[in-house]
Amino acid sequence: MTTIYARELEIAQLAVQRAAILTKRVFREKAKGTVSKDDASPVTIGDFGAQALIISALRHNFPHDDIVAEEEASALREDAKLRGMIWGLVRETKLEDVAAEGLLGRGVRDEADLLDVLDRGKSAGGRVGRVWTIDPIDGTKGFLRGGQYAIALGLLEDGDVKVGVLGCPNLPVDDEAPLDVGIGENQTDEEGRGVIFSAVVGEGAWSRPLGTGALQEGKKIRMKDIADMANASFCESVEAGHSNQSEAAQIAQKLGITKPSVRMDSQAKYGSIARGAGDIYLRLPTSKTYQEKIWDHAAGDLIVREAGGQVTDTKGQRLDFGAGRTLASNSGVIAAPAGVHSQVLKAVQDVLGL
Ligand SMILES: Nc1ncnc2c1ncn2[C@@H]1O[C@H](COP(=O)(O)O)[C@@H](OP(=O)(O)O)[C@H]1O
Ligand SMILES: [Mg+2]
Ligand SMILES: [Mg+2]
Ligand SMILES: [Mg+2]
Repeated sequence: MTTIYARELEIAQLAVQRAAILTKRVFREKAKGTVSKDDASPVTIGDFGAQALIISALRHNFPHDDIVAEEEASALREDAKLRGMIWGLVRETKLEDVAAEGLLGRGVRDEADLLDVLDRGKSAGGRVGRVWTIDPIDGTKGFLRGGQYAIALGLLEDGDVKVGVLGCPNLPVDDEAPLDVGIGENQTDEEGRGVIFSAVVGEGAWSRPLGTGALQEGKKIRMKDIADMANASFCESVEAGHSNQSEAAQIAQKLGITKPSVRMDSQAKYGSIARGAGDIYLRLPTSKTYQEKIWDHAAGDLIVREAGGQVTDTKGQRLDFGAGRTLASNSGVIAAPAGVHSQVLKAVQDVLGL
């Protein structure tokens, strides 16, 4: 059992579980209320609703902690209809277990509070103190197309990830299931799907079914050792704009990997390799200027490392979560079992000319 971060781990998992009730409802009801952000990426009522629910749980339990969250309220201040839809969903979403719901506090009070709660995620992050990172829906494009998505929550202390939680509603519960890329846009059959991955620094990583009430029992997960690269499987983004897929194919060939890549949205990739469903996750920069966001990696980084993996950027440096809201000092991500990471890194650097 966990020791010093037990309460953080419990609250984080319950908050993620409650947020997933909301995102699954939004997916089922097909009224996703998509709006575009400045960078042309989509955000849905699911993203806003999940973020509000998670922040309200953190505000209640850890009122002094900072929060770095992906979304903010400005689009809702100008759009009363969208705001009303989100408020309705947030108000109605509760865990089925009264005691578990009680642990998350009284929730969001009204529409004005909804905006305040969403904007509590604007911390600059950094190297000092406790900072939660929230990606309410990681892989929004995957969410929209019925691919994989993750609700991601991490706790940083002085710039290091101490607790990581990933709720993956569309992944198989079964840790032995093969890599799975989702359910499809018109599917509603969620039978056998929904998993929460979690990790605490120094204590390991777990998976458990993503439920709708109290937390279910967890199991320790470990990465698979790669005996033969020919049989290794690697995952990458579905979106070619998020990771360079042609360079990844060259790297795979150099390593002697024979299987084609598995393209999967979101941090479900980190969870999938952490439980041994896949082996390697490559994220290769597509531009010199894009900086990876800390909420896209904090939970996944810890879960993979606690399951026996190593996570670095393409330069071989650990991901630096203390640099602010972005991984400003890193470039790309290479996640692999510790025993082969240096071999994978070398192949990456050969192909990228580093
Ligand atoms: N040019 C880019 N390079 C790398 N990542 C990018 C990117 N543009 C957007 N992203 C990030 O890629 C995330 C999805 O990752 P993946 O491709 O692994 O599914 C997005 O998270 P959101 O969906 O939360 O916005 C977004 O933050
Ligand atoms: Mg986004
Ligand atoms: Mg994201
Ligand atoms: Mg997101």
